[in-house]
Amino acid sequence: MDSVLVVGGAGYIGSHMVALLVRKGLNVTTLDNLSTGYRDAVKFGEFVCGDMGDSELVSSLISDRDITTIIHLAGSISVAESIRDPAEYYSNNTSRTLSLASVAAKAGVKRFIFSSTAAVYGNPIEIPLDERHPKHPVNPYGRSKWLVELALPDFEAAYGMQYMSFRYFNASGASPQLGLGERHEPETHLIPNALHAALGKRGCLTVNGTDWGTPDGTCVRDFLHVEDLCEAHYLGYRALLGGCSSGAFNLGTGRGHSVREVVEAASEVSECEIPVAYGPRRPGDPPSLVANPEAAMRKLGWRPKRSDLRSIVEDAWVWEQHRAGGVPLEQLLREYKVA
Ligand SMILES: NC(=O)c1ccc[n+]([C@@H]2O[C@H](COP(=O)([O-])OP(=O)(O)OC[C@H]3O[C@@H](n4cnc5c(N)ncnc54)[C@H](O)[C@@H]3O)[C@@H](O)[C@H]2O)c1
Ligand SMILES: O=c1ccn([C@@H]2O[C@H](COP(=O)(O)OP(=O)(O)O[C@H]3O[C@H](CO)[C@@H](O)[C@H](O)[C@H]3O)[C@@H](O)[C@H]2O)c(=O)[nH]1
Repeated sequence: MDSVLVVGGAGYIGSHMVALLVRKGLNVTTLDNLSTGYRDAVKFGEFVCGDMGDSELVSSLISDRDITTIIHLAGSISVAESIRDPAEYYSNNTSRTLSLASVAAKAGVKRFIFSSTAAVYGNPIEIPLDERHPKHPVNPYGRSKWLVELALPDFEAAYGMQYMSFRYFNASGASPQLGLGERHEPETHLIPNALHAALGKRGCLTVNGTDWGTPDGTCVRDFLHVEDLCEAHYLGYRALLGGCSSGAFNLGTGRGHSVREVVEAASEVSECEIPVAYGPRRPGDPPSLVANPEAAMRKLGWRPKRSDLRSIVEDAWVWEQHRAGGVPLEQLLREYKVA
């Protein structure tokens, strides 16, 4: 059985990734410093608390556990924070990631799967974006990830460590059946913020800008269910094992939804009138980000299965209600008939 190290496995996406890999029968170890993650989100496999920049720790984990693949999902994730404190983003997302990749490559790890972002593209010249679109990130967060993408082919050429860089569009949704979902503090993402407003956990949802050059004036994003996103990583891992060459792939659905559409979906699912305030544009936001996901579909045989907006919001809603009220998940799953 192959042994996989999931770095950042206590985070939102990482915790779903660990659950999927264990279900697929792999030996999984999580490395996470718990800076934004939660120990109790790691429900399967082994957990090691530590930093990806700790070379000695990473090196001993790789050799003691015969790690052949690293799925790297650790990082600092807020565009706004990256503008306020770029040093932290270049340190965590670039330097410590390159330290992790260096130790891995020199220790003989064969595959390195990296969580990149649609933010590497910057302001789109054309929509949908395919992987060849120019990379001109417009904020430090996007640049901190793009620098890693630039380095990974050099690591492959010199040390033979294959890679896949996955450029996520908007990861969203939850796996309430597993007791997993989004727990960012503070929360900045649209869907949880809308649902928190529905639950009365925050005053109102502020819509960041209504004067963008988009059909309804609000930003457009491509929302992908976190389970579909994790499935793509598993298929990427299988493809590398099967002889596929390294590369970068968009992970999105190819379908965009505006902020207003998301608010409507959240109102419908929660059956609550969501209080909304209209604010200015958020610095660093591109108006529209929609993926062309053809390459991942063709090369990895990947198809998003649960990424229609309604399913995403329903899963997130069950999860948020559970968090807010401590209502047992089993009861909520029955009430909402979540499969
Ligand atoms: N959520 C999205 O929509 C989205 C979109 C594009 C890319 N991404 C990328 O996906 C990855 C995961 O995002 P998420 O939403 O799950 O974030 P998250 O904050 O929930 O998870 C990140 C995890 O990494 C851990 N971590 C951070 N720095 C670490 C370090 N130096 N050493 C060890 N562990 C460390 C944190 O404790 C946390 O558990 C990030 O790299 C992010 O940039 C996310
Ligand atoms: O309370 C809120 C929260 C968000 N938004 C807007 O909703 C859209 C989506 O925002 P958010 O959910 O924060 O996601 P993004 O800013 O699109 O960023 C996500 O998606 C990017 C790739 O598309 C990744 O790089 C980032 O890591 C990830 O956080 C943007 O226009 C926001 O300005 C609001 O109007 N009000």
